[in-house]
Amino acid sequence: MSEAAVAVRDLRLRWPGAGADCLAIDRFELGAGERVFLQGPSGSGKSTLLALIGGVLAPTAGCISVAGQALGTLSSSARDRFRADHIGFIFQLFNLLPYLSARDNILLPCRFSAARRERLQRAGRTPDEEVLRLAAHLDLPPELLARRASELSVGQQQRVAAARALIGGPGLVVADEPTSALDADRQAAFLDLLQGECAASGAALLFVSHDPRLAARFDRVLNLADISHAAGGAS
Ligand SMILES: Nc1ncnc2c1ncn2[C@@H]1O[C@H](COP(=O)(O)OP(=O)(O)OP(=O)(O)O)[C@@H](O)[C@H]1O
Repeated sequence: MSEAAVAVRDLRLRWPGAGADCLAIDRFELGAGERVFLQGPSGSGKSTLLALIGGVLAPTAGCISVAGQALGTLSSSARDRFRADHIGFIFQLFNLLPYLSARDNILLPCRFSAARRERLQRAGRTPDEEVLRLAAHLDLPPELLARRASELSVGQQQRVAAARALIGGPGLVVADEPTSALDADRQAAFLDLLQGECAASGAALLFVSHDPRLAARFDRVLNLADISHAAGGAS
């Protein structure tokens, strides 16, 4: 459990054809269960860093480990499985499947990940029971669970996306500006719910936002420019 949730060493990311690195991070660690607020100017590479940590993007150089697993040593299919097992993503536009119900959206990671199903089993809960538990904790009325994602409000979609990220207890939750569509009160309320669930499951949270008002709610605030000597200087 003391293994860092994320460890980055000597990371470089240069986009093909670019004359300079987009990211150059010598060292970055996110502790197990730690909650970090990541900020930085538009275009500085925050989403790129999340994609690298998720193994969706391969670095030009350097090493990224998640829960002690070096992503670069995995084949691409093993990396996909590892991501499904260990990382919950919440995207800015939520990326829900609009034709599926809220319940089926939340259940999706359990369909792809035996590890998530096993963790639930060890906790003595079925995936369906966990959907109900998460919905209650995230303030989603149970009658909404049968509705298609496309028929939910933005705030409800956001909470469905959070439940989908959290189901089956991944050790790392990564959120890319998931509150930008909400007003300030709702942003704070959503963050309280998300952090409560991460604390309950012991998940680390890496949260990207442009809203400095949310920063005080985190263990640590990081500006990408302070850890990347290329951030924002890609040209
Ligand atoms: N697929 C890609 N190919 C080439 N360049 C890219 C690609 N994706 C992103 N970039 C460039 O990488 C840089 C960082 O982009 P990124 O989306 O990570 O920034 P960001 O900090 O998340 O920005 P924002 O706050 O606006 O979301 C930008 O200059 C962007 O144009």
